[in-house]
Amino acid sequence: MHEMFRETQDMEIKTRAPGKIILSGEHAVVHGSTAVAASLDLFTYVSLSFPPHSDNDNTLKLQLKDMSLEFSWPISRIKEALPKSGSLTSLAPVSCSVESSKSIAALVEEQNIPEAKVGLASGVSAFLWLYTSIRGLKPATVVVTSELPLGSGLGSSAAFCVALTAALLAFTDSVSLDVSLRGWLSFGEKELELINKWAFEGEKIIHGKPSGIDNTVSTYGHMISFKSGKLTHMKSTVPLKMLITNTKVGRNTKALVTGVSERTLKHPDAMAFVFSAVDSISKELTTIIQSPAPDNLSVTEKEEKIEHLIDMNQGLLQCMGVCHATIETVLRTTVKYKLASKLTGAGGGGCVLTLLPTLLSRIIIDKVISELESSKFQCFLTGIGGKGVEICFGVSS
Ligand SMILES: Nc1ncnc2c1ncn2[C@@H]1O[C@H](COP(=O)(O)OP(=O)(O)O)[C@@H](O)[C@H]1O
Ligand SMILES: C[C@@](O)(CCOP(=O)(O)O)CC(=O)O
Ligand SMILES: [Mg+2]
Repeated sequence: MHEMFRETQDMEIKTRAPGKIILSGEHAVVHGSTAVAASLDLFTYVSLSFPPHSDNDNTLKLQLKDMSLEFSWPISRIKEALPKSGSLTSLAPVSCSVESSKSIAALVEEQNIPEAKVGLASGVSAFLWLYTSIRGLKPATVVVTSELPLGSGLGSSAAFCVALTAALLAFTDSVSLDVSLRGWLSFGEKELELINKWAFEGEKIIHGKPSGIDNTVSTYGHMISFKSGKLTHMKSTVPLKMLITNTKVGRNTKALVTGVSERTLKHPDAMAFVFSAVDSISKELTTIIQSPAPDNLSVTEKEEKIEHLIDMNQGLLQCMGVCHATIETVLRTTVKYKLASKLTGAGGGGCVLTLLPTLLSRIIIDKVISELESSKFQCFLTGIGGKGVEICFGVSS
């Protein structure tokens, strides 16, 4: 029988959850189309520890290490703003009500987030909702670090919600793992399902109307297709090496998703065709990516088809109004090398994906990267399709 994890003083746990790329179907997935996504080998880490009882420290602290920011709330203040915290009789995920979101907004406002970092307010709000719903009114210190650029289309919001939820649930009866094991450990199926559902509630606070694809791929990892809240695990038979270019133009997913919804309300018929075309593209992509290795299509032929689908998806994202001048610059640069690219995530700046075919020489890859970097963009060659959320016990004792 496994040794159960119970909170004790001086104990710390750490979780990590990956970011993601969307290979096809962003935005359209919010409107019911199929999308394909893969986890990224870049993570958000959350560590959770409790003050020693001798400390009499009755505060909840959130440290955002990369940004050198620390927020803290006396537990008594949280109790005053959110009196129902900790009263859940089950851990079934609950949406943040309008009333609670107003109280949370007041708690966030009191922290005086610097003007330049005001985008963090929604992340801090999601933190307060998830923390108080799952852990109630208990003091703790939560430290967050991330390898993901925030607000760039690589799913930092979902990775944050997934890693946070996993850490918080680790102290409940819903999670039973062998705490004597060391290193990164995976969760069981039921635990993943609960983490994913709670993380979706956090994403709702950050995105407004998320499809759920980002938290799902961050939770389960690997590669998935996703439609109307339902995931299908995929196994790729194509290497799929991707160059990710960050235009470094900041944007906000919530605003972009709202923009697409407004366009859909104004032009429902035209947009229905756009979303349906995206659905067909994603479905064709899932077939090509998973077609058995030695079949009648060579890897090069599959890559050519994938490139056509990337091109078409990018054109449709243009129709949705989520492009940006910097994205166009990346597209113009990579097309000179006959490479196909598309924006990934919400667009409006953020990141662009470029497929690097298997036979493309390292010399060409370096040339493309150096041309993109000379436009002040930042390029990554990161692995995709790795594991989802994981936990590590006994970080300190
Ligand atoms: N490590 C983090 N710490 C705090 N908030 C975070 C963190 N990562 C993401 N967020 C929240 O998510 C927002 C970015 O989410 P979003 O606009 O969806 O872009 P993306 O998910 O593509 O990075 C940030 O402005 C912040 O509110
Ligand atoms: C635009 C969308 O499809 C993906 C958003 O991803 P990101 O937050 O930009 O990483 C929204 C969603 O599916 O919830
Ligand atoms: Mg996001």
